Amino acid sequence: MANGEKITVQNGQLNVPNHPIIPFIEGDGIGPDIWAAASRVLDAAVEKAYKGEKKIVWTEVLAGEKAHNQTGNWLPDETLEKIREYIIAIKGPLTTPIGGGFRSLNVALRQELDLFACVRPVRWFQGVPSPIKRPELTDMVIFRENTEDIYAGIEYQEGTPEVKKVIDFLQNEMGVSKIRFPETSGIGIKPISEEGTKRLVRAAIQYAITEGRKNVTLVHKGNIMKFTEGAFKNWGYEVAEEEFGDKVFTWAEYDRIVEKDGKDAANNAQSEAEKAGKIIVKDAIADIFLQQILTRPAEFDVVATMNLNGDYISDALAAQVGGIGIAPGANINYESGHAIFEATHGTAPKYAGLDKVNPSSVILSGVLMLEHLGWREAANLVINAIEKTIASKVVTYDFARLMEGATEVKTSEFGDALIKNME
Ligand SMILES: NC(=O)C1=CN([C@@H]2O[C@H](COP(=O)(O)OP(=O)(O)OC[C@H]3O[C@@H](n4cnc5c(N)ncnc54)[C@H](OP(=O)(O)O)[C@@H]3O)[C@@H](O)[C@H]2O)C=CC1
Ligand SMILES: O=C(O)CCC(=O)C(=O)O
Ligand SMILES: [Mg+2]
Repeated sequence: MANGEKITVQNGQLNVPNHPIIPFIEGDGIGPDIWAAASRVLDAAVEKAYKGEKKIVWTEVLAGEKAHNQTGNWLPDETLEKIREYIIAIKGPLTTPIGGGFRSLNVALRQELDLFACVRPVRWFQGVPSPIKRPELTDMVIFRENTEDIYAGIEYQEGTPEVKKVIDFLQNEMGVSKIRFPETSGIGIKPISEEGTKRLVRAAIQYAITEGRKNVTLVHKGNIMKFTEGAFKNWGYEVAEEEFGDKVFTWAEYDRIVEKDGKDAANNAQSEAEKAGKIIVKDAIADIFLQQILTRPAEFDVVATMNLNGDYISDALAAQVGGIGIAPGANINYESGHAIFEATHGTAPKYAGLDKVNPSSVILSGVLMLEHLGWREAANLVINAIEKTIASKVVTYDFARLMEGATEVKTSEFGDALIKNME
């Protein structure tokens, strides 16, 4: 690759050269609009921070419609090989058909590269319109398990010989009598494993310790799905206690103290742990959690959950801080070092090619990438520029429609404003 060098990993540590080659996927729908703005902003920040000493050497890799049009393949092997080789990549959103057609390319990338943690920080920027009264109290980081759950794609369609075989097996060999309409049911399978849970929860607790966060909440529906979501909760507490020892205090421990010495003793133990700066590892059932993040957001810090819960929680929390236009993310394998950075939102097809939508989600995903590379100076320049630009009420349509006195600008103009406001 012209003038660029490879990022490498040694003993779990990234070695980042001054001119790293970073593959990008432009994405479908609004992808080309937001990527054009984002790449200009990220390049400008790196240039300003390092005065030419460091520079990203972007290399395009294909996926989605562009790949299909050019190669006949939605996700060419070459794309996966290049991301494997260059370690770090960034992508725009990719379309997934509903109710049939090919399976999600976004999910396929995460599974193929075993990017087990989908990390989505949710914070509010001063001036961003929000439907809640105190949006500044929402400051959470979601760790969503990225390789298991119903996203494994083990599904059998109603009326097929395959689903008949599965239902026959369940009824005849497993004694299942509760499939309400067996003749017309589709069946989906939800695998949740000990290894998958523990590596995700381990990463979440490690993050909480490194970043000085106060608590980690395991979100599950374990009362109903006992051996999948309930097991996630139990394994989560196990990894916390077995691997993080006195750095954490868990609600499993709290319950043991209640049983032995009563509730006052357990409350005392928890407040002593808090005073000592230990991470409180607690859990919440998913339905009430969705209410509590709205009513008591300050009580939650790092959130560790399974794939589907994490998908829902990501968009719900994004709404609290201004919406999906400003919701970044990273898909990371903390063991191999591989990572793909991407916005939380999708391809928003009705806005494709209009130069209209908010590029902040992919720009902030780029900020996460710069931080991951250790290029904090450039990351901070982008964050400061976003704060300054929003404070001056120069925003895209999504914020303008909710703000008094805003100047609505196009995607590309918002990118220009960020570059102008970098200091
Ligand atoms: N990681 C990925 O690549 C993802 C891909 N997808 C895929 O994207 C496609 C479309 O999904 P859909 O459910 O419509 O969800 P989208 O996230 O694409 O869009 C839903 C709505 O969110 C708002 N929105 C999204 N992006 C922006 C932005 N950058 N700036 C401002 N507003 C934004 C718009 O709201 P409004 O109409 O109110 O203006 C838009 O209509 C599907 O094929 C889906 O599978 C979905 C999620 C993630
Ligand atoms: O892959 C898709 O189409 C949707 C994925 C998604 O919604 C997400 O990762 O948040
Ligand atoms: Mg989603």
